Amino acid sequence: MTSVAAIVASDAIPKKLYQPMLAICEVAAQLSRTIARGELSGSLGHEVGSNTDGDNQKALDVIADEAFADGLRGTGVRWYASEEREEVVEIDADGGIGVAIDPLDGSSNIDVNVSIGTIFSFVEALEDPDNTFLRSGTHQIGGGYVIYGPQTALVVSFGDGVQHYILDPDTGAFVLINPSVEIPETSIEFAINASNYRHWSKPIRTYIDDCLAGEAGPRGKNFNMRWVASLVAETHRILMRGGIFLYPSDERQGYENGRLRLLYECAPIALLVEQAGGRATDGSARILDRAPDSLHVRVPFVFGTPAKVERVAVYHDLPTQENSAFRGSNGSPQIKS
Ligand SMILES: O=P(O)(O)OC[C@H]1O[C@](O)(COP(=O)(O)O)[C@@H](O)[C@@H]1O
Ligand SMILES: [Mg+2]
Ligand SMILES: [Mg+2]
Repeated sequence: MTSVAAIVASDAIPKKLYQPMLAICEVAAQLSRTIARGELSGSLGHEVGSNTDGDNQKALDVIADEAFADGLRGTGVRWYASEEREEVVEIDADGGIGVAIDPLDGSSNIDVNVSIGTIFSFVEALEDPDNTFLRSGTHQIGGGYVIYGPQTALVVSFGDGVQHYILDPDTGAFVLINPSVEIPETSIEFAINASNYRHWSKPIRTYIDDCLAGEAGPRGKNFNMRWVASLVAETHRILMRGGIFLYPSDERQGYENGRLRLLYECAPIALLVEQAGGRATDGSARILDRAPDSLHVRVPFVFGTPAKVERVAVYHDLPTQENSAFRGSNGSPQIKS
């Protein structure tokens, strides 16, 4: 059985979240083994249906969802809101915690042996299941992710900094390696799915154009681009070495609010990013101030190093016709990023 001694030792975990955190660690450690075995564990990446949002469901999406719902039983959790379930389900009637979860993030990467993850968020349970979750992200009392990559790691915040643990595969323990993660301020990396360029709004195109222009452009320096197609992996890289992530809204049908889900993807990631000294917005406004009006609602998402995220907001504030003037030879905004 998985030991979670390092989590046990951590006094960063509030008492009422201790049992749910142990459960998440135990399920994650088991999933990590399943994922590491790949095809030896069966066909984890084959499609088994679609969830209520119309996304294809892979076998591992369903395995992970059921494992977390089962594992959280008897840990003080009342409500469970999952990407893979249309409605909130009750775990224990006498529980006091709500858990929102993306059980398996980045599922397009299952088949190709690239990092995937689990994203989770904790709130106080209210009597009404939906009202428990349809509140702004500022109501979170904890949140984080597990990344299943070359290492399996847990990155979590309970509102007082960000802690980074690595799963020791020899002992099954999540070992604390950094009690206070801070996003580095300098980075030349941006992450966006550039295949959608033609669908973006003018501010997003201009921001990326200016990055791509490199030394000769208004930013006066060269940038590097990354896109893993796994939010957890992009977040982990940005927390470790800085940079910016953008999944904006675009003109494709169904992408009017971007792709990522506010409740169980953007809100917990925004909590981590802010607690690590970064910023997280919908392009302009703070993500943590937004309340979902339904469980699976999507939102444009921009996060990372503060100066970079602030620069994106400045591009949004400019009248459309001024975007290009903004890019004149000396027209770059006076923001260090
Ligand atoms: O394939 P796209 O459009 O680049 O989208 C990639 C995004 O979709 C996601 O995979 C969505 O997560 P799920 O796998 O949980 O549906 C994010 O992790 C990632 O940032
Ligand atoms: Mg996801
Ligand atoms: Mg998912």
